[in-house]
Amino acid sequence: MNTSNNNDSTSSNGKNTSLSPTLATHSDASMGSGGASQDTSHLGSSIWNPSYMNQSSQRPLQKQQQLQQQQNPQFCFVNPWNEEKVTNSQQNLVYPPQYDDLNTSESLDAYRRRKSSLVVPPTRAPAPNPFQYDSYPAYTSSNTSLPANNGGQYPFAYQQQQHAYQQGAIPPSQYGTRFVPSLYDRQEFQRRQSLAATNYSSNFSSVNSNANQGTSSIPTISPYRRLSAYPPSTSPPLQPPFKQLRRDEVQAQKLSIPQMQPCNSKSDLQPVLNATPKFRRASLNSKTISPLVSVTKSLITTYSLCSPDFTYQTSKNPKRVLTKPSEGKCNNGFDNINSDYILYVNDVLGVEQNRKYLVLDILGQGTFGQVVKCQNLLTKEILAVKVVKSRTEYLTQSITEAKILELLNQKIDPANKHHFLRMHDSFVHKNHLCLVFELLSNNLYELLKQNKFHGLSMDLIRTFTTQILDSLCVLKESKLIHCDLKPENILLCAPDKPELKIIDFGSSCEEARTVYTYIQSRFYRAPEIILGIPYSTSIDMWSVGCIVAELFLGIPIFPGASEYNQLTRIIDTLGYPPSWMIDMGKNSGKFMKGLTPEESGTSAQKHRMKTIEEFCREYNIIEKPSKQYFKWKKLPDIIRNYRYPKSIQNSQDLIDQEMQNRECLIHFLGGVLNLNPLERWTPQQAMLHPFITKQEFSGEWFPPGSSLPGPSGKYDSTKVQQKGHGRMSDSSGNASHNYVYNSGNVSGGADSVDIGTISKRKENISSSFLNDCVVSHSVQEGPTSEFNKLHIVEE
Ligand SMILES: Nc1ncnc2c1ncn2[C@@H]1O[C@H](COP(=O)(O)OP(=O)(O)OP(=O)(O)O)[C@@H](O)[C@H]1O
Repeated sequence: MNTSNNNDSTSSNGKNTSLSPTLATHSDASMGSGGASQDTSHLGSSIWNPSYMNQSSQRPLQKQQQLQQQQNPQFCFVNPWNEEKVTNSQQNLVYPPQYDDLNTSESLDAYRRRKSSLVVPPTRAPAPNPFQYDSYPAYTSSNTSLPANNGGQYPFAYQQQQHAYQQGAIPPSQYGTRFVPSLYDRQEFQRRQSLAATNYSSNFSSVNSNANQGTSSIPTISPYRRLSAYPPSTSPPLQPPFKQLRRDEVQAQKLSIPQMQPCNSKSDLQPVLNATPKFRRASLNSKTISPLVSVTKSLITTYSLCSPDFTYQTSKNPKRVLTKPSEGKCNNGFDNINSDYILYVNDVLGVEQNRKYLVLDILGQGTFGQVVKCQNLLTKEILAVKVVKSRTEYLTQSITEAKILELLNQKIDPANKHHFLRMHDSFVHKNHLCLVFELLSNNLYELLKQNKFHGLSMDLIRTFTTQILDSLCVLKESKLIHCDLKPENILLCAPDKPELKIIDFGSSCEEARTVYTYIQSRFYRAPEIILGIPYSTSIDMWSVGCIVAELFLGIPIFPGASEYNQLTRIIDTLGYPPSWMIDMGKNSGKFMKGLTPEESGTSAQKHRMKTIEEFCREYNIIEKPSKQYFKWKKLPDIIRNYRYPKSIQNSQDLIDQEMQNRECLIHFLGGVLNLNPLERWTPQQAMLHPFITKQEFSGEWFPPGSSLPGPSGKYDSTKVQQKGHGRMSDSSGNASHNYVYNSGNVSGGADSVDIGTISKRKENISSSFLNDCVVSHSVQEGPTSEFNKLHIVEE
């Protein structure tokens, strides 16, 4: 490359220390004038022009050198790089002979000497002149092949022309400047041009050596190898005039060295950009390309030109595997050990013409299978395809998901107004049910993660909650229970819009067919499910309460490590469920025990949670002590004391506004996170709460048609303790109280949360929820022997 030449010129030119190196290291820019003091001790030894400078350049030094050459035909010069004296008999011709300006009185040898000016040092091959061949006739099918007996000689037509010239039939002026005969296809030639360039000069070495032996005939060129960008079998018959060099051959031949110019003024230091730079590489489209392009985006072409045996087919590329583990263990090797289809980028799912989907990337992985981003090969639409595991239990459950989505999309919400995922298609691929959905963006968990688990603004929480409640209103009216609401199953429609959709109806059921007993992801699991009592659509409202609290806090409000731990956290934060729930619950005895009259005393409470020691001893398990993520235990305290967003920390008005909003949120969450499912607000009721409607919140609010008191009364016990600097009006708006909260640098609230643990919850949920789903779904679909085998109790 030119760079190495530059290095050569600077490092080995010990004598000419005043020579400045060339400025350009890339062939796209010809070199600027290097600063130099001219050493005139011998001809041509001082300063060298870069070989790729335009030969017709009017640089005075070059002119002077040419003049000196003509005056002194027996010139010799010292190569400034190796300090060897080289006579003209040893030098290589640099460019193909240009006989157009041959003087009639001048011998060919003298002409050649004159043309091989001192501007190029000996033994160094020059760059080819890509523009020398511009006027070749167009390639025609009649001139594509060389004579079979050509033996590496020039084509016959050229030999004829050469012979005629040697016989004197053609005057030198008409001999033509074109070295490559018209027989050659211009495109093919240019494609090979730069690679052939060094060889070109190599061929001219023999030209020169012939000349030096006293012959003035145009030498023959040595046989050349066929170059091809095509597989050998499909390679066109046209053969290039030059042999392609192997790397060792290239290295053996010294390339031309950029040369120096005296630097007389500052302006000489400016690089001279050559609009049509030499040293370009060949490409397949009859153009030349820069070295950078040739080794980056045109690498395949470059390889093809370098090696005739090189073939490249996209289809043979190693494909990026998207599924883990990726070893084929089931389903004839198509599935891994978990019965997940092993997906690769560029796989095609489906076989029917308009139902072929090109796999682009993985979007998510869940209990039921993988969700991949795909492109419909016919419509070019980008979609999400859920590839369900090939096991029967997942298949049957996913058929239910498809049916519910179909019902929602076509009957319940045909206008697509209520934030339900749209399903476009479904088909089976290699024993896997594939559900084709509209492509959505991030889920809410990812959004919180992007926000460093700091929670969202009140307005955004309100916007999201309104949409979720709207969906739940429709579901409740349709008597459908989602059964797996969580941030992971609520997706943004687009990354830049606060519009969302609810996905994953794989656990959904009709309210009248609540046969599953073990449902919902643990953090969002309603107390009635944990205790094991009949449930209804209100379990989704519990999940909504957990999600809204999480959107505010950034982390789950009840991040239970086990079901025992989940219930402990709920009770610690919200109090005990009513006695009837505990009495009725099939699982109550697992986690709770009745109080003796002495223990209960005067209190109405009849039960208590088993201590962790009691629980572990009884079930012979190890239960880790509950990790506390919040400094405060009660819901109102957690919300009130959560740190302020930075944007409001310096404004008391904004802090007051924030605290009012928080009180409203606490009241809202109290109604939605009511432990008693019979009192828990319905989505229709919750939609009317001031937190959603943005009406002024007075501190008391009853859902219309409900005589039940609002939840706020339960939490009035909060004793105000001055700790931070915040002040706000209380929820009744009468008195002014100081509330406990943390300023930015005070520890507590979610600041003290071990984010690492929480952020891993997705994986934890997935693995444990696997058991949940398998167990619960077996009941609905009619127990299969496989399901019964998989009946695993989670905790
Ligand atoms: N339409 C979609 N567009 C973009 N991403 C999606 C889409 N559907 C699902 N995903 C991504 O794939 C993940 C898993 O999807 P889904 O919840 O439907 O699978 P699952 O197997 O039912 O999971 P789970 O374990 O929750 O039951 C989602 O959390 C989401 O990130």
